Amino acid sequence: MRLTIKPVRQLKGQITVPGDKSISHRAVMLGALARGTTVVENFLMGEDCLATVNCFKELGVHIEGPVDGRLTIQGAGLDGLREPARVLDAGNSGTTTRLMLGILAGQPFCSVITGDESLNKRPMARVTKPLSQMGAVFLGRQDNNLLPLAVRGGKLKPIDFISPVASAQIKSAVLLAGLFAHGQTSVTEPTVSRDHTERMLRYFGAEVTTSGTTVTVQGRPRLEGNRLRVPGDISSAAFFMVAAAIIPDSQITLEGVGINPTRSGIIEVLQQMGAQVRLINQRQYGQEPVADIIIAGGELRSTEIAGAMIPKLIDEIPVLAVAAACAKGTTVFRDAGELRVKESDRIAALATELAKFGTAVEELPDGLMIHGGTTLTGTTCRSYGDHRMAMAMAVAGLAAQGQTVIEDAGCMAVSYPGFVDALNKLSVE
Ligand SMILES: O=C(O)C1=C[C@@H](OP(=O)(O)O)[C@@H](O)[C@H](O)C1
Ligand SMILES: C=C(OP(=O)(O)O)C(=O)O
Repeated sequence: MRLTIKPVRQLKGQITVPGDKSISHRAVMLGALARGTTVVENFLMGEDCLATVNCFKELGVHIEGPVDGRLTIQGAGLDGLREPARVLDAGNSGTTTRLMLGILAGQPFCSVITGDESLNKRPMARVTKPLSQMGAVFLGRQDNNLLPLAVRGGKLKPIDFISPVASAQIKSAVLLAGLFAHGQTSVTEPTVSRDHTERMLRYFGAEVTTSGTTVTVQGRPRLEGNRLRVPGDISSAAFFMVAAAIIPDSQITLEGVGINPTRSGIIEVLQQMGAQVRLINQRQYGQEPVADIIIAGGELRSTEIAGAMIPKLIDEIPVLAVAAACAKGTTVFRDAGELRVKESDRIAALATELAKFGTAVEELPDGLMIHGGTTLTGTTCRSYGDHRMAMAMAVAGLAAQGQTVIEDAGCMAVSYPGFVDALNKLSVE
């Protein structure tokens, strides 16, 4: 699918962004491992989360929906998953794969998991290594680094794992495997990554403690089915936050967005850059904080984004790079080497595509230097099959002079199937 974007005069109005992708994945996983029924509202109907649902159906879990964001899971209990008859298909989803590998590591049976062309190039040794130390056996290319991977699990022992990367997928894979081991499993990260797994484990009744950058889970918990409402995804809200920030005289409200402090770095960064961001109606959905976000544009100025801030906005960097292209001065992103192993090499992809809009960009090994403030020129750009690139380039097109075409934009459905409708609703031509 090719998406054509015309510049807009303003963004105005109010929308609700779809459910959070990270939290939707975890809701299915913990619902499947709990006893009793779990009902999830505002489940993300994106392709990634549907892949997780299908994997659990293959593992014998009875799941109804999602219909209009409502998903009902009849939990199988910690020991109730069944050996799958077919290869599990994680599609484009790194989260599905890495978290599933943690769960499969705990199962006394054999399973095989694979993904699409992009996912089958992404590194998995970061989880198969610690999970092997716990006792799981893997078979896969490049010393168990690449999908497809075969897993023979069961009889896990707890570990204290020190992760070289601040990654919620690594942390979650080890913590989920830790559910199947007797005793305490801990993960220590260099800086804190998103903590949705910890929060949801507690919500389902597990014992999880956090001390600094170390998280510990007590094995063999009694997980009880629960009801939960998934907050709106701040990573989806991000596209409209930046769009409103870069298009003069815009003001929009995004309702019911998750503002978990391990995820909400974009709010702080856009404020630093000069955008007006206000949170109202702060409330809780289960263990997760939520607010309505009001954002208005202004003259944006450059900033530096590095260190412990990076994991708090890792998926928002493509669209923040667009904000940087529209901001006066040079914005630097550092310590973001992880972007090279996402759905595409997002550092290389951003450098190439922003240059097509006329922005001067320097590619760094672990980030980007963006010389912003010149007017963008509409162009034809590629998505690299990466949903976040497609939507970030659409936002750049809104602020550009002339028309922008995004090739291969269908991948937006991975995390935000209704993106174009939401954009049309907010656009004032
Ligand atoms: O745990 C999660 O739900 C996610 C963690 C992040 O990946 P890493 O753990 O690889 O940083 C993020 O990029 C991804 O979109 C979702
Ligand atoms: C990196 C992402 O997802 P995943 O790792 O789950 O494919 C993302 O959504 O930007």
